[in-house]
This record gives sequence, structure tokens and C-alpha cells, in this order.
Amino acid sequence: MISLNRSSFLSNSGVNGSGVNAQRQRRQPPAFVKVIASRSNQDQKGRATSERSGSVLVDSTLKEMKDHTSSSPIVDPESAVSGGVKDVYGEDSATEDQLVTPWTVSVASGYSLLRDPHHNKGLAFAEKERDAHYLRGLLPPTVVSQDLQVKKMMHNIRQYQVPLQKYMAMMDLQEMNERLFYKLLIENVEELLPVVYTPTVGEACQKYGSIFRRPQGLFISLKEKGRILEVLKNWPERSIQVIVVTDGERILGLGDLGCQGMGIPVGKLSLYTALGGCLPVTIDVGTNNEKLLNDDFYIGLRQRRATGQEYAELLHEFMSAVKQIYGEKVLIQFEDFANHNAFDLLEKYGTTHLVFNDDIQGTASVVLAGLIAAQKLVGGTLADHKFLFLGAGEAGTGIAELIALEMSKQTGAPLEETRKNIWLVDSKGLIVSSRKESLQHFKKPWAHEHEPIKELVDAVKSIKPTVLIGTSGVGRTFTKEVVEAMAAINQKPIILSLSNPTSQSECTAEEAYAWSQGRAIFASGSPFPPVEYGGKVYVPGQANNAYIFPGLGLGLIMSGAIRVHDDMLLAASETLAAEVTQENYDKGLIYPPFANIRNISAHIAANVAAKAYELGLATRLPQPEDLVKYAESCMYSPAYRNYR
Ligand SMILES: O=C([O-])CC(=O)C(=O)O
Ligand SMILES: [Mg+2]
Repeated sequence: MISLNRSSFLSNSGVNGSGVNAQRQRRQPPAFVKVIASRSNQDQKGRATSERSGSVLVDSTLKEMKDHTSSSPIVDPESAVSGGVKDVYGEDSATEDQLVTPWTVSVASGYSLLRDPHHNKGLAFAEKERDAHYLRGLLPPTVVSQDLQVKKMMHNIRQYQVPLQKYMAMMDLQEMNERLFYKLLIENVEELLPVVYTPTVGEACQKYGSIFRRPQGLFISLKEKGRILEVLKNWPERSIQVIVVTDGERILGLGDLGCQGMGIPVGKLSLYTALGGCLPVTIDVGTNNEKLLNDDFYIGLRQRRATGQEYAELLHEFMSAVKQIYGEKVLIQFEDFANHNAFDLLEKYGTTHLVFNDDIQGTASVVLAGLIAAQKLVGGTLADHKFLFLGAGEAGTGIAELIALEMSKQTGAPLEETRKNIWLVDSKGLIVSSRKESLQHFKKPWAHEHEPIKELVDAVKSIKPTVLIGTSGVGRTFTKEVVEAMAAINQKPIILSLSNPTSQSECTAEEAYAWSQGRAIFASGSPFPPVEYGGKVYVPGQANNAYIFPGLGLGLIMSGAIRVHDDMLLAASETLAAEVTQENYDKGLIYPPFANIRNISAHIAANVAAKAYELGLATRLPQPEDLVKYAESCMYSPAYRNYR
């Protein structure tokens, strides 16, 4: 996971923690002094407003606050990094008019400082900080290091037997002490990824209504139609660089979870630890999930999904409001929309916004990376392979297209030709040309000449693929017969079982190894533990878009890219594949360990940014000389800052 200076405008400004401001707060109850927000003292345009009801702001307060921030006594070891980030994101995309908006900065000290997740350090507040910030008596006498806090939290989390309890403990920590949360995650990513991400996040979404405590993102429902701009302004951060948005209709392979899909944008953004200003959004247009509609604890609109024009209008209002408020360089990552909307939204907004669909493009990029890497294990090139997919939705057709593009790039053959090596099976069987008329548009390029085949196992026997990819969202569909058929055709069958969470995986790692007599090259979307088979230990890889989107996002943002291009996805794939070491290959792995994700992401970001420059899509000029170093310099350190 990477971290592009996650600190809010408040952290950058150094407003909080200034003893002077703390005194202001004392003199001037109520506890929060409100000032018009700016991202940091560096780009503060500081226009005062008292428009927002309840604001105690007066212009003179703002002026004094600004004076304090610019001469803040805080030693902020991140200020250099902030400066670097500001270079990237520096220009304020909003107009002057939009700056006269009701964002506020809450200046916390004492009790409220301990409840401010951006600045709270808990027992790690030093003696001098306790004096300067009115914390005396509010904390027990012990002062501990952040490292000890990490050790304690990991110890506590390991005590929980139930994954959902671990998830809740992590969410509580995020709300209590953001820096500690990210430090924990960065330092223990392999252990904690399954907690904050798939598979546990799937269960969290299913039970989100019951475990909901405090909002972690913005809920935009049909009730907000006509007022989305206003709603966006309710989010406390002014400077947003990445939005992950879902409408909850296809949460992992778990189906329609409506408003409770919020766990997904929250989980995705926790891996985006690089980007300051991350906004999780759930668009609530209702749900067709009867169970949720009848669940007392359901937190969303109790109606069936709006579709057609009503849906399109709400989404359009959202997309327009986002651009209006955050400018055209905010990255919008679509996540877990159902097929029909996912493709339409990407097509509709791909030419006007910086948008990217993680399920179509991110998954494609990560799978292509694994396939490129796999060539080292099986020999040959991509063009030597035949691919068969189970599942012809976002992930299936997205991966298929990127493989075809890469083959076309490698061999010079036209795309129409390279597509012919790729076959897809959907719920009706093999996609063949005789079905063309009735096919959805995204399936049509894959309708090749062949007699109809209903069953996957028969398709395997007839097509004789070297690579079998599961993107069906339906668990246990790679049966023993299917895997055995793959193993009968191939010395080293490549089997990717990508559906999430674990319950929806097309087969388990154990099944893949056992049914192929240990010959399969296997990776899955959700993690599986190592498997012992025939006296040998097999370590399955995790082909999850989590390898790609944080680096891709960083590359786009740091270059000021205005559009996402397929060549950027190819660059991300090639970069990820190049990160697989001989040691990894020796274990049969086609992905590098997730523990290296920050380093991997810096390289992906650099190559994506390089592509953006090459394609003329980058607006951050001049291009930094060393893009890897630049990407690293943009990354956030979760270490505490000094508030003296
Ligand atoms: O969230 C994940 O683990 C991967 C993904 O995008 C999905 O399954 O929809
Ligand atoms: Mg997804």
C-alpha cells in the first residue's frame, strides 16, 4: 500500500496543535473555532464566510488563524513532503466562487484533540505536547512510542478469533487514530489485508447495517437529487484527489447489497494510503435485495432500484458536481457497479472525466501482469496461449480485451486476430457467433465461430485452453472434472480463480493443486493459505486489483493526468510482472509478495505517469526527472508528527 500524504488540509496547515490556537479555543468557546477551509497553509486562499448556519466565523478570526498557521510553531516533519505534493496537486481546481463554501476547519486541543483521528496520538503524546495542548490529566502518565502502540494493537487484533471483529477493531482504530491505523496496515499488510479488504470486507458489507457506527464516506441517495453539490460540501475535507464510488449493485461476488456496499469504497481507499483527500461514496438508488429490504437494520433507501433515466440523472448530477467542486483532475474510481451500468458509465464519462473502473480495468491489469509473469514458468509468449473464461461480465471481458491488446502489441497482429485466441463462457454456455444477436454489446467481440456448448467442462475439452480464468462470481464452478480436464491438456495449466470473496472463488487453492497433481499455476482473487500436497508446500498468489489501483491512481495524480488510457494499464501490468523475482518464481508464484506493495506502487506510478507524459495526457509540467523518486517522495509516512 502506498501513501500519498493522506494528511488533511488541517494536518498540513499545522493549525491543530499550535499552542496559540489551543489558547484561542479556550478563550472562545464553543470548542471548535471554525474557519473557511483551505487545503493547507500553502495554498490557502482563505476567503471567510459566515454563510453556513451555526458557523462562529468572523473575518478577523480567519485572519488571525492564518497568521498563526503561517508562523505555526509546529515542527512538521512532513512539511517538505507536503510541499512536494502540493507541487503535484498544487493548483486549486475550484473557482474563487466555489471557495466561498462552507468547509470548516475544527481546531482541536485537549479533549477534542484526543477525539480527532487526524491528530490523535493517544499515549504517544509527549510530555511537552501534553502541556502545550491541554492534555494533562486526560491521559494516564505513561508515554509510549508509536512502535509500541503498533505492537499492542497487533496483539489485540490477534486475540479476536472472528474476522469481523478484527475488521471492526481496525475500523475503530481508523476513527480513533488515523496514523496508527495506516502504520499498522503498512507494516502488517499481508496479515491485515484480508481483514480490511477481501474476504472480510464482504461480510462487513453484508452486515453493515448492524455494525454501522459512524459514517466513513458520503451517502448520496435519491433523496439528495438536485442537491448533490451541496451534499459534497458537507464532507469535511476540501481537497479531494480520489473518489471511490459504488452503487452497491454488485458487491464482490455477493450481489446487490445496496447502500451497505459502502464497505467497499472505504476498504479500497484504505489501500490508497498515499492520496490525501480520499472520498468514499455510495450512491443509493435502492436495492433489489429482498432480504435487505426486509431487514430492520438496513441503512439504505427501502425501495427497489431506480433505473433508466432516474438513475442516469442522479449519476450525471454526481459526476458533474464532482468536476465542478474538485476540478477535472480528481480521479473517480468506479467500483462494484453491475455490468450494465459499469460499461455505460465508463464509456459515457471516459472522455470527460478522469475515470477508471477497477473491476474492468484494474482487474484486467493485474491478471495480465500475472500472465506475463507466468511465461517465465511455462515458457513461450502470450500469443502461444488459448484463454478460456468462465464469466463474461466486467472482469471477464475487461481482462480478455487487455490480453488481446497486449498480444497485438507484442506480435503486431490486429486486435480482431488476437481476440480469436480468447473464448468466454457465460451462464448460457460458450459465447459463439450464432448467439451474436442476443448478446450484450460487451460480449459481442468474443462471439467466435463454434458450435454451441453448454457446459464449461465440454468447452475446456473442445477449446483446449492453456489458461482458465474464473470471473463468474459463482463459487465452486471449477469442478474436479474441469480442473482435471485442464491438467489432462496442459503440463502446467494456468488456473485463475478470481471471484471474491473466498466463498465465491471458482475453486480453492487446495482443489487446484490436488486435482492437477500439483501442476497448476494458481492464483485467486481472495487469499488462500499455503497448501501442502504430496509432501510439497504450494503458495498460491493473489490476483487482486489491489496490486494495481493504488499505483495507477498515484501515477495519474502525480502527473496531473486528465484521462486514463489503455496503454497506462499495459504499463502497470508490465511493471507489476517485472517485480516478480526468481525467488518468487521458484515458489511457483506469478505475483510478488504484497508486503512490497509500496515499492511496487512507486514503480507502477512512475511508469503510468511516464505513459501519461508520452501520450500528452499529463498536465504537471515540467516532468520530474526521476519519476520513481518523485512517486516515493509523494508517499505518506504514517509516523507521528511533533506538535511542540
Ligand atoms: O475488491 C476486490 O477484492 C476485488 C474487486 O474489485 C472485486 O472483486 O470486485
Ligand atoms: Mg471491485
